[in-house]
Amino acid sequence: DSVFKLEPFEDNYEVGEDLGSGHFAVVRKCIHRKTRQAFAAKFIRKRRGGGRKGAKMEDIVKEINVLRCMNHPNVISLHEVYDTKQEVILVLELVSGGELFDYISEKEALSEEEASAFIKQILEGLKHLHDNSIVHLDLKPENIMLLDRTSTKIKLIDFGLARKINDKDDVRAMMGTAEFIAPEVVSFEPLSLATDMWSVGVITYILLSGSSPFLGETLQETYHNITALNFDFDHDLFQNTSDLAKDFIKRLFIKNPRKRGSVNDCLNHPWIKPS
Ligand SMILES: Cc1ccc2c(c1)c1c3c(c(C)cc1n2CCCN)C(=O)NC3=O
Repeated sequence: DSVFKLEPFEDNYEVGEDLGSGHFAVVRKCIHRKTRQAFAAKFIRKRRGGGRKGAKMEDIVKEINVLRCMNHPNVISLHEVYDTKQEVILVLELVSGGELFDYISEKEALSEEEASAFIKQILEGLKHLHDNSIVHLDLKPENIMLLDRTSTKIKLIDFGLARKINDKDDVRAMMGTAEFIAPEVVSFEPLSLATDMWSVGVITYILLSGSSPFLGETLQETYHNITALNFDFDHDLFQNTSDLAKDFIKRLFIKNPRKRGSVNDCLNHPWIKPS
């Protein structure tokens, strides 16, 4: 099929409200004129000439290729792509339930059942990525969105940093959001699928306690806490948390990526209920 559509985006879509913006991209709600179906359009600015603003075409194509091989209920789907002079437009499935981040903030901490049910869905979406040798590299509550206000179904979004992991060229890159990144990212060592599993540990810790395990006063302090594995299960925050939940987290906060729990280990952990 035609890789990128070249006709003007606005011929086929009405552009609506801003939903958010990222590095070189802005996400807007849009409505397909003929079907009236709503989507999220991610407008990615292209790097022009030798400038620094804008995303490199090879990175945009990487994101598209990652999204194209995704087909899972817990992973956002890519509908179509438009290529214009200034930007590439990804027409993505729209989710309207807001970020998991906001859901937690409103509720402070969740019950273990609720937290386990969210983590199970994140693991199922992540298993789909990892089975395709794709690492997300930016897992955090802002990139986990609820399907709609009523359900607690979630979808992983934003694959701007996602990478295909093939053994030959090791992927090293300083990226992601400080409090969620693994020690190997801080110390610029090879990344792997295990890098996402560390972030699952951080998200689980936050869902259960409402606080971030490695966050320091400064970026340097956060990085130090991560590489020194400087975390604890503060009594006040974790007094009602089961040992099983703490064991689940402890198996992910392991410095050596090869010793860290995999997505399958986590899905088989007794804290995650079988369906
Ligand atoms: C209703 C709503 C509100 C904000 C949204 C989205 C949807 C949204 C979406 C997507 C992305 C990449 C970012 C998005 N954002 C930006 C904030 C995400 N952290 C997306 O792929 N589908 C969305 O619905």
